[in-house]
Amino acid sequence: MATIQEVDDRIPVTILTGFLGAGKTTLVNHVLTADHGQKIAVIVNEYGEIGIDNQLIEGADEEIIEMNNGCICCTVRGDLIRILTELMQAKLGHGDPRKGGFDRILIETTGLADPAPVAQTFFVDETIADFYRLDAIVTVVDAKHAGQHLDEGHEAQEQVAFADVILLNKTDLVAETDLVQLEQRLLAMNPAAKQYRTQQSKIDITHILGIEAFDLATKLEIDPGFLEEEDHDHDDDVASLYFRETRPLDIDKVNRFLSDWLQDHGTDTFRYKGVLQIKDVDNRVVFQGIHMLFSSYADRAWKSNETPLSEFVIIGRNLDETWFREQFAGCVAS
Ligand SMILES: Nc1nc2c(ncn2[C@@H]2O[C@H](COP(=O)(O)OP(=O)(O)OP(=O)(O)O)[C@@H](O)[C@H]2O)c(=O)[nH]1
Repeated sequence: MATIQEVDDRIPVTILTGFLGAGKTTLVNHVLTADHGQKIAVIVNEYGEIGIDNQLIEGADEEIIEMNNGCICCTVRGDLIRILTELMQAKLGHGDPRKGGFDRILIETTGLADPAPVAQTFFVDETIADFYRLDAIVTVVDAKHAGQHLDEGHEAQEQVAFADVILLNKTDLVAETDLVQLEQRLLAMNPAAKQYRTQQSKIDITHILGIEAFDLATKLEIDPGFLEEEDHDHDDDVASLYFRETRPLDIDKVNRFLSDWLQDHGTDTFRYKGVLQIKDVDNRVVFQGIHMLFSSYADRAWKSNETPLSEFVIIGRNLDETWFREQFAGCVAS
């Protein structure tokens, strides 16, 4: 007798992970601007007290929800459940109707997040599990810096181990032989994940959304304790600093003091980024860096409802806060 398979009409969720600066926000922007006709609610969790990513996401109509007061995989899991519940209620017509028009959810985790506890949320919380289906964990890997990140920290390793899809990004920065070696290393760490090479996180979105790739049994093989609540550690040495300045800055001074710092501390300085107000520049200036590589560009004009100012976040080990505050204050344009 033929069996009739039930249609799973739960809302699909994609968890987007990858180490600091790998290209997650670039991928979110690619997904939100691609022509696919789907309505995607994006939940963005950033490490550090202030989020810069929400300012860098170009989504027009989509619902973008920020979670900045901690790491999604530990302290703010309660927040994630609350946000998912609110979205569910909106979708069911019991909440804010402006928030209910989505077909799927994309969660961008911090670069330091372990994806396992985030994925766990979709299995251990009954209400969430009844309404949402974890579609896939997509991990973006920075081809230029992955070697160091995988050698040094368990977060980067977990992100690869738990991936259903790996985007080997920034292939423009690495020689072919190094790429092949890295692909072999990733394959050995996670033979089940599909790997794609990308630049600027550009991928046909049918390879990452709606792929029904997350398989609980496989994840339990990797981590038998996957469904159990457990504490996990982060690298306690990693910290973040946040700077804010309302007076216009001199971009040359910013470049100079950061270059000075990076000469000796590039390896330990994982990520820095900000939106800056630069003297004599009408547009806001986006500043982005990963270890020794950084660049800035004039972005869109400030909106009429925005007060021009500079916000800058830096994440790394052994950051000298006093020195940074002095240097940053010294960048005010004369
Ligand atoms: N050369 C090169 N740069 C890239 C590529 N993809 C992204 N970038 C740049 O890398 C930087 C970091 O990209 P993001 O998308 O912000 O990375 P992220 O993973 O969201 O970073 P965090 O949220 O801070 O962890 C940006 O300056 C991007 O423009 C690529 O394929 N090649």
